[in-house]
Amino acid sequence: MNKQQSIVSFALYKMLGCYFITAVFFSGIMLATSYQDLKKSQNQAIDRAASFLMEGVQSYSDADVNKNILTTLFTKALNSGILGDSVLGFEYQPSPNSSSVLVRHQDFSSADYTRSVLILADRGQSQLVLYISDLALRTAFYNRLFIYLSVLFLQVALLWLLLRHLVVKLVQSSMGNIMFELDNLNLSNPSPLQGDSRLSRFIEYQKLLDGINRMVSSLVFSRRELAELNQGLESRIREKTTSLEDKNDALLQLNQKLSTLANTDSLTQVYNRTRFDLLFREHVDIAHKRQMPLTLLLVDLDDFKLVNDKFGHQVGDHVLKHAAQLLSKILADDGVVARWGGEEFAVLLPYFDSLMAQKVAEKLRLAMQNAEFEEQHIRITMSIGVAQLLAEESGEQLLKRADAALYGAKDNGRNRVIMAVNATQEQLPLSGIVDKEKGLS
Ligand SMILES: Nc1nc2c(ncn2[C@@H]2O[C@H](COP(=O)(O)OP(=O)(O)OP(=O)(O)O)[C@@H](O)[C@H]2O)c(=O)[nH]1
Repeated sequence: MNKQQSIVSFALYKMLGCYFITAVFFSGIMLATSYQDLKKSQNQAIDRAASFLMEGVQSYSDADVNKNILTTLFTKALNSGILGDSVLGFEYQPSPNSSSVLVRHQDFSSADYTRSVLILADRGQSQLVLYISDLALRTAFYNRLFIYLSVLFLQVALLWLLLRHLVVKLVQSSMGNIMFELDNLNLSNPSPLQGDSRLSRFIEYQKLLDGINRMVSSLVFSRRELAELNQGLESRIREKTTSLEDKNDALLQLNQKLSTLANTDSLTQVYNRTRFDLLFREHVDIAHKRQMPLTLLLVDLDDFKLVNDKFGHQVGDHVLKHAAQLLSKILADDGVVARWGGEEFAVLLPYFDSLMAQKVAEKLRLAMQNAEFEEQHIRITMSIGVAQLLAEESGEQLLKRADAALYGAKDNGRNRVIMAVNATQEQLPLSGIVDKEKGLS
């Protein structure tokens, strides 16, 4: 990932870099010009010194020129400052054959001077040699170079400080206003960003502001569109949900109805045979697993044919229905009543042993005996066979024994309760700890 950098510092460094390069370039030109000027003034000084010395020498005849005269002349030139800083000394040769006379400003060796300037005098073949040192020239040039560079670095430093201050202030004030307005922008009801009025004359600033305002407007427009879309979607989802809930309720009710229809006998409104078979199997399994008592009652209305024959089949239906409801009412939650078929009912009593079941059967029988049905005050009795589930006995065997008991009740004159006998003497009825409260009073 790229390192984060301040755009202000970046721009400043670029600006100062450009300034530095430009300044170095121009300083170089100025320094070169300055060197030329120094060189020129040195040459002029050399010319002046040469003229002065030449004139001084020419005021003497060649024969008179000697070391003393030349030394005096040189000292005079030195004192008058005409030699400048560059002339170390001179050598004069009156004629080609005569020996030259060397006069020094001070002792110097050949290494001390950088060049010698030969000047042929007007008079005969005499010549003047000036020994020149460029040290003063170079020193003057280096001094200038030092001053130039110092000024340049000082300029760059001051410029950096000044620009940094100004640019940071400018950026802060321009961005600060926009940032503040953006922070406090109310997207529900936005007003255009104003920015800093003092900066509005700058094209870039104004363009940036216009751009942000356009973006804000577009954002607000999109938000509104999205909100409308959302609202539409929400109401559609609500409608769909309500419709689905209604459908679900209707389905549940239908399901309930279907379940009731599938499990209930339509005439008597007690469980039908299909449902009873299922419950019977489940209760037999549970009783075996938990070693708990379970007793089955098979109930048959006595001489029901006579009811039909005497009062008609429709009245017979009503009697059947009320008889079934009477059984359900008395048993309440203690047992399960189902229509076994025709005018016969099955009653399952979980947790009831044969004695307790016998009492229940008696209660049912008495209740039926004392009941009156329909406006004709029809009275009817019923016979009941009672059998308690034995250990290792199947449901089918239990049914058979209960059925046999019922036949016994019929054979013995009807309107009675007969207890089933065990299939073998070894078989014992299932009996566990029975909640005596379960028994009906
Ligand atoms: N009304 C009406 N009668 C029914 C219905 N189912 C069975 N029956 C009648 O019940 C009677 C059963 O007759 P039977 O099997 O002879 O038995 P019963 O007359 O009750 O005599 P026992 O059982 O021997 O006491 C018949 O007349 C059937 O028509 C029903 O759903 N409605």
